[in-house]
Amino acid sequence: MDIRTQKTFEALFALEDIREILRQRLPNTKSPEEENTIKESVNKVRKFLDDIENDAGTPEVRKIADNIDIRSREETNINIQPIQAAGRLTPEARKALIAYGDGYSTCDACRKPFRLDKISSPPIAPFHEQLASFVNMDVARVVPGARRGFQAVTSSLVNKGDSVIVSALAHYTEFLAVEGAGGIVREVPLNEHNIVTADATAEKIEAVKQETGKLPVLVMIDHFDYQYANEHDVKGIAKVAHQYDIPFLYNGAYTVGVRPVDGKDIGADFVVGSGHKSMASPAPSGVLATTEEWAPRIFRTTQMTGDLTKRKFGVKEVEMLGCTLMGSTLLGMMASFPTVKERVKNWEDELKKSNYLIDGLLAIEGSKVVSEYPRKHTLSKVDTINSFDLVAQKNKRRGFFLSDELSKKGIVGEFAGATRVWKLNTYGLSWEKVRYVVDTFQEIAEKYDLQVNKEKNSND
Ligand SMILES: Cc1ncc(COP(=O)(O)O)c(C=O)c1O
Repeated sequence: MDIRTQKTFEALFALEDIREILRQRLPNTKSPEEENTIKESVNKVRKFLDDIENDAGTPEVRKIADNIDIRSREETNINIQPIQAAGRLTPEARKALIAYGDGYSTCDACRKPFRLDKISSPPIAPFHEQLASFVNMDVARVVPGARRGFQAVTSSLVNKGDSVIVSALAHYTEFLAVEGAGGIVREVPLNEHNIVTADATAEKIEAVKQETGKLPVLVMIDHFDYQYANEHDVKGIAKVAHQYDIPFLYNGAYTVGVRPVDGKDIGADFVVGSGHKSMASPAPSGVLATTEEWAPRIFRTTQMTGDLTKRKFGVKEVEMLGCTLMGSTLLGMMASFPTVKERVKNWEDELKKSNYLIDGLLAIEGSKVVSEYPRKHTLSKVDTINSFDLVAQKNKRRGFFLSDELSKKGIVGEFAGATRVWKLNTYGLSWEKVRYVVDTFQEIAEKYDLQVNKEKNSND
């Protein structure tokens, strides 16, 4: 890990030591020993910061830093890991993690009606309103991951034996959410381009009706699937669902937080997003948004009472089990939100970078893109069986050859040893880094005598 990064972490940890001392003592008291320890910690922080200033390059400092066991991640490398890219935290979220690590720290100012989305300090209530308007829906709740959003909807709408329409590329969590509610999943087949269309959805609804004598109770489709990150016709599918009076759940795990999402324009009854996948938020986090029409059903409040001691549970929402995200998970999500709101405006540029990288790979003899092309997402599946893998077969590192070559150049994140048909993601990489990645791929290709057609490189 880069020495500056090491030192920055160390400074943060030393600050935590100071906070711990402050936490331990009674208000308005100071013991000389504590003051000394605080001074020492403050000096430590100062020293780390000075070291960073001075480049911390001396062998002594380097030796200390080398012994600190902090996992080296994207801080010192270019990380093209397929699923982490848009979930990576902002510096604001990282600070919130430190400050709000205690789970119930969100609850200091929880007052009647005692519910997470009503807390105004920190500003959790307005955050919920902003989340709803961010995806152009009426009401939103934070949930522990997109999967819990699916679950809240299926558990409210699906009864035993009911059919739910999903895509043939649906994420496994959608299957589990339906299964948990006792429903049966019916998959819409893909067309020859691995896309789910509105027509295919209509045919599936008809087939289910014929077979079971009942209409499905929910249509749930991923805007971009996890396998190819192909775009599916969510707007057309929502229209078809509504023609049959079936509600439509839009799975925005790969969109909410990276590109603009307009739930009303799509015709969604429910919009689900994933905080840790696409909103620069800690795991597990996500959002479930809905319309005024559906909110009373999905966010219904408890009817239960504890009769023996006459207890009532107020406005606690059943599907949310009262409250959902607390402490640093929620505050991390909130801290990243201003950045997330702004960054969705850069989606077109993100797509240019994604296509630049894919074009750079396609310029290498034998390489293919398995996802739809041109790319409409920053996540892509590529096939290098007839390019880098031909080299790997003759190389002593075999399947690890490409990962080894990439990591020598500071590029990480692919699944080492599994780079025949594989996924990568360019989200959030600067143009400089994307160019570096393309140049590196092409340099490796040339080093091992694969042809590179430089004319194919796209202009950014
Ligand atoms: C398309 C899709 N939907 C849903 C999920 C589940 O998201 P979460 O981890 O937020 O529950 C994933 C996670 O990989 C996904 O790829």
